Amino acid sequence: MIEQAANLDAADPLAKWRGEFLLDDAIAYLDGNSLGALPKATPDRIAEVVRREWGEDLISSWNTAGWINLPQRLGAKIAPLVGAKSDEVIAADSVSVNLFKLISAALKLQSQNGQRRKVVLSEPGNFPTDLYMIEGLESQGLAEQRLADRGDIESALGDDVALLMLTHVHYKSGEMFDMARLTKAAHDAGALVLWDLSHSAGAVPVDLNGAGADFAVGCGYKYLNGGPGAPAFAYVAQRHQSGIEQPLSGWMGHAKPFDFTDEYAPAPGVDRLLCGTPPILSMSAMEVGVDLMASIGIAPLVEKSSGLSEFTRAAMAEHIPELECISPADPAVRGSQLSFRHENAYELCQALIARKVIGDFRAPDVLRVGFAPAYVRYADCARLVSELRDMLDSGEWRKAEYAERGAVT
Ligand SMILES: Cc1ncc(COP(=O)(O)O)c(C=O)c1O
Ligand SMILES: Nc1c(O)cccc1C(=O)C[C@H](N)C(=O)O
Repeated sequence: MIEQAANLDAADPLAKWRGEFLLDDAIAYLDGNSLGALPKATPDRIAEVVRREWGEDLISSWNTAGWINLPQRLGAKIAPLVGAKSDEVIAADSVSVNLFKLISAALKLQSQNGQRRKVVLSEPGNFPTDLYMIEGLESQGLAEQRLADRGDIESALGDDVALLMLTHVHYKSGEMFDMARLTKAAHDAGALVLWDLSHSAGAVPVDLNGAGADFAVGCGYKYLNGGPGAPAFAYVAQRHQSGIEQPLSGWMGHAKPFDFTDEYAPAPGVDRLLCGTPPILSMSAMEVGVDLMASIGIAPLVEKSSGLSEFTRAAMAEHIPELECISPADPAVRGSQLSFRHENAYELCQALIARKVIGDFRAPDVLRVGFAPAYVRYADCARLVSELRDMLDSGEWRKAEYAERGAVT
């Protein structure tokens, strides 16, 4: 296994890109699906934005450094990674806030079309914030939440469903929905569709336009390497852009923010999703990460991601059969991650971290590892397997210190 990993790394066309990240060689970083690694160019770029653009050029940088267009510029760079047109994506706020805006917009669009539908359909066990945002709108009397298990989603698409809202790659299991099939099923039932691409963008094939998707959101701090708390992105299909209304009608989403008028008039296009002033430092950091992913190109990223996860799945099955893999065996329906169930998953995860193999734990019993294709090596995956085997055999994970809870992971 170790030798096979070395051969795969030697033949890997993406191997050189790891050097673009500030990653200690001794670390096997398998958590880029939660927080992406730091691109080497980011600290200098941030220093330049702070020292020169802010420090020297001050307020003129809104124009001279292009700060005012940064949300659109970033959106246009993210668009090819998710199969969208450059004017369909914008960087803004967090995933949670963008979900709120787009669920509301979808419900409003349905009512403008004379529909009384209020149901937002999702699945139980979706990432919590996605469900919490529906609940929040429900408590305002604006939405009605309905949850259906994966296999029942199509039959739950009744004539009261306004919006189907799903996470494309499940954060815990790594299962990937068939976007095109479910989007079509929703449309056939008169519903709109909103996809959460947090665990997809930059790692798996996404074709929003090809699938006919209406809306999408995604995360900037995972595979896009934008840094902790990086802004999220939002997508609105061109055909909906002039018709949607979103409730966070802040001045940056106004057609003419610098006219300072009393009445709100939405900007044309996806710009109307903006609310307040964009966080320029965070967006500048994110631009470095997105540029890096764009330079590598989505096709090689996807290919490497599936190579890494398949190598790891096979090696785990062979060497660690006692950990049950809950991610799909078929790479075509799996995201860039693998999850394993074990009653002591928490302790195993902590013990691995002590050995500089970084994955994460998801309650109640899941050890999760992610494969950020831009910098993960096959050797990192082989190390995960050999360290796990070693600590399971030695019982090292039973040390009391690994059972202490409380850390954010
Ligand atoms: C699927 C999914 N949606 C939403 C979020 C939350 O995004 P944010 O913290 O930007 O609101 C996450 C992770 O944090 C996630 O994994
Ligand atoms: N955003 C996070 C954070 O601030 C702390 C710890 C984890 C996160 C995450 O992003 C979790 C991630 N969405 C997940 O899939 O579990």
